[in-house]
Amino acid sequence: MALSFSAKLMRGVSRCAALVTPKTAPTSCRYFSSAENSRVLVNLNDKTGVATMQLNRPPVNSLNLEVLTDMTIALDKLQTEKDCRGMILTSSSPGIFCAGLDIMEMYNPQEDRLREFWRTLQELWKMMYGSRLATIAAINGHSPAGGCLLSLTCDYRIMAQGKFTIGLNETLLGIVAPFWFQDTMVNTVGHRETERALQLGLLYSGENALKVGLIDELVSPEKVMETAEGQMQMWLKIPDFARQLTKEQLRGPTVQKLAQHQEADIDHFVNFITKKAIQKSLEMYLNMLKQKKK
Ligand SMILES: CCCCCCCCCCCCC/C=C/C(=O)SCCNC(=O)CCNC(=O)[C@H](O)C(C)(C)COP(=O)(O)OP(=O)(O)OC[C@H]1O[C@@H](n2cnc3c(N)ncnc32)[C@H](O)[C@@H]1OP(=O)(O)O
Repeated sequence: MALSFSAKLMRGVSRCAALVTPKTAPTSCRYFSSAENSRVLVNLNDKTGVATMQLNRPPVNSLNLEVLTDMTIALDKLQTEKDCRGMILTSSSPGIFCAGLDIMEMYNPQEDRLREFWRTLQELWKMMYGSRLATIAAINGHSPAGGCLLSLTCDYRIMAQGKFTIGLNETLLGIVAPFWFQDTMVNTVGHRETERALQLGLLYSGENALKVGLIDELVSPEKVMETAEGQMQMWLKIPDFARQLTKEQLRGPTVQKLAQHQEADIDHFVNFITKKAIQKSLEMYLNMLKQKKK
């Protein structure tokens, strides 16, 4: 019998919830670690109540079904740790925060896996956007499409200076950012900027992202984590209850909107992605990525 998403999640939690403290770890730091969980590295500092989640899927941290599942399991586990109050999301590969969704999940897909992939992304987005934790994205490199979306689910974004770009560039691939990607962007930069950004598939430089409010701070690459930790202290000065209820009031309706249309959204996604013309666009984009290297 097929397991429901939450049943799979619970099964996953019990499988990878072991807290392992390596010999080198500071005593206040617990590492959530297992072989299955290594695509995301998670630790929780018991003294500060702040967890760090690092995307760890070289070379570009593209989000396939397994990474999305691991992130969902890890976040669920952190949220059930009563002393965990905040989370910093970053990447273990400086220079690349996240290349977005793994295009190979959408190119020549098997329908069952494609559905599961999209449902897992929806679940992760709902959990992140509505998380009881204070969340900060430490964007230490490129952050296109799904990478930008992930950072937008956080409460605050700090990006590294340099040649890196961020944005919802789906139209450049010949695909369309779904309504909940759009809603997240509108809630951050406003309707007019979202119209421009999403239709043109804009990838913003750090400076331009800061101008339009897509990120909150732009700092040198070596200062990204330190700035995130400092900013987190400010967020954690606010009583959790008041901060969480305020976030719920502001973001709850957006999360509810997807929850109410989740099945239809999966159907739209599958119908759209499996169209011949869309498959052709993805193929051309993949070829373009490969050509770029030559
Ligand atoms: C009625 C209306 C209905 C509407 C219904 C709507 C339905 C919904 C439609 C679908 C919505 C889908 C939403 C999609 C979201 C996404 O996230 S799509 C992914 C977008 N991502 C990108 O465009 C980024 C592409 N990558 C890059 O630009 C660069 O790789 C980089 C991140 C800037 C890093 O550059 P560099 O360090 O130079 O590395 P590369 O050499 O380019 O890449 C290394 C290898 O990795 C491969 N790769 C890169 N990105 C991806 C990816 N996202 N997925 C899979 N693979 C990727 C790249 O090809 C290289 O591979 P090799 O050549 O084999 O080494």
